Amino acid sequence: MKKLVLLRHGQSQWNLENRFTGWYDVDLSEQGRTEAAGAGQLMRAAGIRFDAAFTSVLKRAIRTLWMSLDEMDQMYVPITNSWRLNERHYGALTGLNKAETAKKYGDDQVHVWRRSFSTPPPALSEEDERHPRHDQRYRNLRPDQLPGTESLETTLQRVLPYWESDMVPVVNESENVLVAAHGNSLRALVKHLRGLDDEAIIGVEIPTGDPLVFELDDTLAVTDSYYLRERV
Ligand SMILES: O=C(O)[C@H](O)COP(=O)(O)O
Repeated sequence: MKKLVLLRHGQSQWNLENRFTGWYDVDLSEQGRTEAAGAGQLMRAAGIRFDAAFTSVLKRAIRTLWMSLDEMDQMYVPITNSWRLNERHYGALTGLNKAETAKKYGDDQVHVWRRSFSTPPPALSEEDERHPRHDQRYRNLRPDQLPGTESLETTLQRVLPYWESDMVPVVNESENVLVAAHGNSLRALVKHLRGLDDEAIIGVEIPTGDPLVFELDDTLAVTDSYYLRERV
């Protein structure tokens, strides 16, 4: 029985400050570092040995992966980074305070921007310095791959092809694979793995630093899924 473990990064400094983050490359808070190490301790206690790991190109997920592998004494595990596992891009909301934005536009509008399946937040213009075209880590991407904003739907449209092309072959040849990523890129994977419809995924929240295990058979069908803390 294979294990695919999905780990949302620990609390970031902007989670703590309640700011829309998306592709902004903010680091973990102190609490986030504690959560990342705690996730590693839990996986160590469960005796899971990983063959491969995937993460985004954002340091809150990368550091969470490093810190949890360090706790397991498994820093040798090969890591693949991809922008396709980045958080959903928050467009023109990037950097704004979530509570202040709700006061300005109303709770309902902010809820739509945060949780509707297909409505993206307002887009950034290409001139805006927060647009990914100004960030050299994305220099090899085509212009049409660089989002000015994303909904969960468009996030899914860039996560799933990567799952099929790059992750599935590795999961197939591995016993256990760890994915350290973000609330919404992981929700995209959960939607796919659990076969949830566009409505059902709206209610799914993934806590920070809380390893979510999918047990898969040899055809990669899900046979069980649970938060590891419930079983250790
Ligand atoms: O990008 C962010 O601000 C968070 O990581 C996820 O935000 P959400 O809970 O509004 O989807």
